[in-house]
Amino acid sequence: MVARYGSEVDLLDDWQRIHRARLRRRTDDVVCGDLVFLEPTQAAVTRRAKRHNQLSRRDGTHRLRTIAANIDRVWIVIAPQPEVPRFLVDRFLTGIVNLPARPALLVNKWDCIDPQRPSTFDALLENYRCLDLELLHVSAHTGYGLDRLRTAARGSSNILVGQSGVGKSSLIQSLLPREELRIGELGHSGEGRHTTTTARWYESEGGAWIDSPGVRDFTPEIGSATELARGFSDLAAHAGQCRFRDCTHQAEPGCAVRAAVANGELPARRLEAWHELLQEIVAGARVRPGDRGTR
Ligand SMILES: Nc1nc2c(ncn2[C@@H]2O[C@H](COP(=O)(O)OP(=O)(O)OP(=O)(O)O)[C@@H](O)[C@H]2O)c(=O)[nH]1
Ligand SMILES: [Zn+2]
Repeated sequence: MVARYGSEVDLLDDWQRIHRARLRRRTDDVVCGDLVFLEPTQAAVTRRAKRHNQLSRRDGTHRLRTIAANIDRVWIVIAPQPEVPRFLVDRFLTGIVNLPARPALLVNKWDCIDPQRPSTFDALLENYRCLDLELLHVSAHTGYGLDRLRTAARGSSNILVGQSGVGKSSLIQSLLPREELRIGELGHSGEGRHTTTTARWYESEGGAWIDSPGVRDFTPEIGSATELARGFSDLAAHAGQCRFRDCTHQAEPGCAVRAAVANGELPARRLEAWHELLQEIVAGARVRPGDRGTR
């Protein structure tokens, strides 16, 4: 399934042709990336195949919305403008590793970055240096890094996620010049305009690309500190040495995670992000007793 427009969908067949079809009530939960069965005479979707994963987010009214399904790789797109919201990358990473899918960081608008001048943007990237995370610098405008991106993405289904205005649609447009995507201008203060309103699947010889609507925030669908720890392998690497097995790395004595922050082995921002997400899990009363630790 390529894209959804209310109760109608665009489907891609094995010959790369697009068909418009209707959803029946039983198939109302179909999203971009789903494999579906079609009743051709009525152009109706009768059933969808089982998914291997799905990426969901809470909307403004806290309802869970599934953005896309059957994703191998999630590229978190960031750019010097618009400014990256605090902990957005940490939030995405935690959600992605729990899908599970492979996360990667894609820094777009490389043409706007002066490598000679250290910036707050470099400081942000420093926070993720301890993670075994693929990081690519690209420019949709100049084409810089796009060959490396194509190679890294080959043979898999790839979704671009991130704020509005970071250039997700522009990147797919540059990767697939024959497609026609809508690109939005940035507002006066550098904010995006939410030009993409529904996820869309673009098939190419080298793999598939999914463009997704820009988000302001992202709340990962996690219910335990064990799942949280999956998104914080850098922090979890130290947690084994904490004195208490269920250490939450706040005020406990003998906390190896805080010690790692103090001696510069772990960025303080990562521990702050951990605390914010742990707080949200606790507030949602979704942590089982004895499941607060990182191990
Ligand atoms: N300088 C520069 N600008 C870029 C680059 N890529 C995208 N832009 C600009 O950034 C703005 C937003 O681009 P879009 O591709 O619409 O961003 P998006 O992330 O798809 O936004 P939404 O669809 O709203 O989520 C446009 O003005 C683009 O021209 C780049 O590599 N360099
Ligand atoms: Zn600790």
